[in-house]
Amino acid sequence: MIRDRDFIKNSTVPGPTKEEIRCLVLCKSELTSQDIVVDIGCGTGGLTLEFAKRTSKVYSLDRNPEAINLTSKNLEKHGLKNRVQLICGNAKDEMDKFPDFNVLMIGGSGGDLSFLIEKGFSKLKKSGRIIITAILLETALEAIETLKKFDMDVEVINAAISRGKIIERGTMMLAENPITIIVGVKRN
Ligand SMILES: C[S@@+](CC[C@H](N)C(=O)[O-])C[C@H]1O[C@@H](n2cnc3c(N)ncnc32)[C@H](O)[C@@H]1O
Repeated sequence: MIRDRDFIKNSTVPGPTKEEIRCLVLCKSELTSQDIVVDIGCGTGGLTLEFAKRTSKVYSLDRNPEAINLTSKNLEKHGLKNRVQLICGNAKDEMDKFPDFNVLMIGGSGGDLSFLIEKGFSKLKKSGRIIITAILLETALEAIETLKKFDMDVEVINAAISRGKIIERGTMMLAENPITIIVGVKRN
């Protein structure tokens, strides 16, 4: 797992997804080295890089050119550039251009979540997964309801991570924002 501190960051681009959340997303993605992954809203590249370390073809998309630039720098830094195709654009206009995939990661949707899940489902291979990370409860609910409409197996995890800070008197736990991870698995 890449440490948070090993990503190049930029104050105008969100991410990287925190290390512990990346662990959970990877675990739930059940990736194999043959899988094709689409990462919508790549931000700093936190999840894109983790996917690229474990499979050979990742398509990563963001509507913010700065995010594409930053993800590109992080891929270069970690020697993963040749496994990832970066696309700058709005996901709703780009979904049709991807080949069928095994994992669709949605880390940002700009109000188009249901539409992106619907499009994603039509391109998802059998036993494929759609994974959504949500900060807002409303996003999590929309994700759950939409995945259910497609008769997917739905799993929901809420992760409230605290990290210990060693201070003189002991260890103080500092909380990160809780994140909900929603996973839909396409039935065979
Ligand atoms: C929270 S960040 C994702 C962080 C990323 N997973 C990481 O680990 O670095 C969400 C990203 O989604 C992008 N985004 C939001 N809506 C989008 C859309 N409709 N199409 C493409 N990108 C979008 C934003 O520009 C932002 O960079």
